[in-house]
Amino acid sequence: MSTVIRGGTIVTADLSYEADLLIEDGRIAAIGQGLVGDSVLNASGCYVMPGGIDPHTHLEMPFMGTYSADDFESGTRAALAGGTTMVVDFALPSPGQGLLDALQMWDNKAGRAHCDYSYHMAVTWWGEQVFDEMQAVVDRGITSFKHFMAYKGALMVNDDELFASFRRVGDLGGIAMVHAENGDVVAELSARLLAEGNTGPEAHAYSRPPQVEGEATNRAIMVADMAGVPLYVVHVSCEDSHEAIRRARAQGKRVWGEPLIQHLVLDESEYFNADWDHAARRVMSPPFRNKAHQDSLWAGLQSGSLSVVATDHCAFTTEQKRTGREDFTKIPNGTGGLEDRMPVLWTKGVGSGRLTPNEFVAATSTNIAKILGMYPQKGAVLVGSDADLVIWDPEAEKTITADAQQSAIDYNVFEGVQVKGLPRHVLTRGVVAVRDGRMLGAEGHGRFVARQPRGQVNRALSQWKSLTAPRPVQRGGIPASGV
Ligand SMILES: NC(=O)NCCC(=O)O
Ligand SMILES: [Zn+2]
Repeated sequence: MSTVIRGGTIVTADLSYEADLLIEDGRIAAIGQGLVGDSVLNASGCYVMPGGIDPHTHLEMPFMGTYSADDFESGTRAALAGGTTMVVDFALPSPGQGLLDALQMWDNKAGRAHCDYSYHMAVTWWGEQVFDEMQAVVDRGITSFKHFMAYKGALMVNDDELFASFRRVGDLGGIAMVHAENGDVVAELSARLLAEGNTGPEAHAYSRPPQVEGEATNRAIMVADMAGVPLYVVHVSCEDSHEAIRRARAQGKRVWGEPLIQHLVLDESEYFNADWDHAARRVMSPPFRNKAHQDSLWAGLQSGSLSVVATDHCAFTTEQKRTGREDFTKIPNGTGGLEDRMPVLWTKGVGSGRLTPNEFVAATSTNIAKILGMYPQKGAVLVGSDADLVIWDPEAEKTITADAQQSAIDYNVFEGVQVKGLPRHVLTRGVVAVRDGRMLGAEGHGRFVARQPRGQVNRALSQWKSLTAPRPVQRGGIPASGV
């Protein structure tokens, strides 16, 4: 069965033009005028864009004594409903567990995915087994390794482990990733706040001021530079961290920053809401910031110092959040956003004139496909690319409500937000998963996407590093003493 997408405007990261698309065997077979196929999707008045790629999700993840509530089934269904056709989830070994063991667990969970997926591997401890298994992980097409600089006593790695792991990632031609918050300072501030009687969700924000993120981001950048590895900083929430990334990039360092749609749109006032549930539902790390930090993130997307918009989708029900009723440090950290990332970014970004449609495609799809080594299979509208596509209706509107969402949780942090710009049709490798705005779904259709190590940036960086590597000074003989 072939499909033609007819009458739309193709919008990629660098071009907008009117053309039809022919899809055969899950791939784009032709782009042009007057194409013919077995079935037709009407794209008139719409933009035909690469489906979104969300590079930061935590589906059915064991965390803080529970599991995140959306699994690969509901999570990828939510993704498709919002125009995202691929997720990259974090395989998370518990400290002491092998990487291949964790990978097996993630493979077991991912079989129900509606759309394609890949993994990053988290490095939550360090030892010979981790060092050795990293090669096998890269051989399976998982080329990005995440390090938590926060969550002391649980997932956090120390600087010696960070440096050792970064060097190994660099040698394997991969990308180092960091959750950049100073976990020692967070632990100290949290203990002090609790002792002073600050037990509510607002104390989560007090315990993680922007400086803890700025310090850790600077540290990670310097460690990555010494290790000779490209660095990707997840959930950049504030100017302090953005400034470090901006400066590093201006110095020629290979660093990318990823703001979340939540941080771009929601601010710290959420934590001061009189309703405990309202505030706790928004507890995530890093926390929401003030308007000045939000302006910094938008400016980063506009100027190119920040590259990708993600969600860090890690959804917990109200019941799960209530574990922290007496103690904010026990509130499971995380918020949802998979279904809302594209419509909210379009509305607040393109709809306000902060972003062009092409910049929207770059930030939601193409840039991350390039960074993670899967372009142009993903993130592109080119002959031969996977037909992961969103037919975007810029005039369609809705108000976001939990009642109408795909996610398994009982609330939505964007509740009540009006969006203009929604998917009319969504295709995952040529299969229509959303038609005329209605979810059809395709449970189990999703496939693992293996990625290539040693991308262009890695190769350029290793060439530069070997040219500038420390070498012994060639000297003549040392004169014999006393002669
Ligand atoms: N971000 C968050 O609060 N939860 C998910 C785990 C993480 O990325 O830190
Ligand atoms: Zn994180």
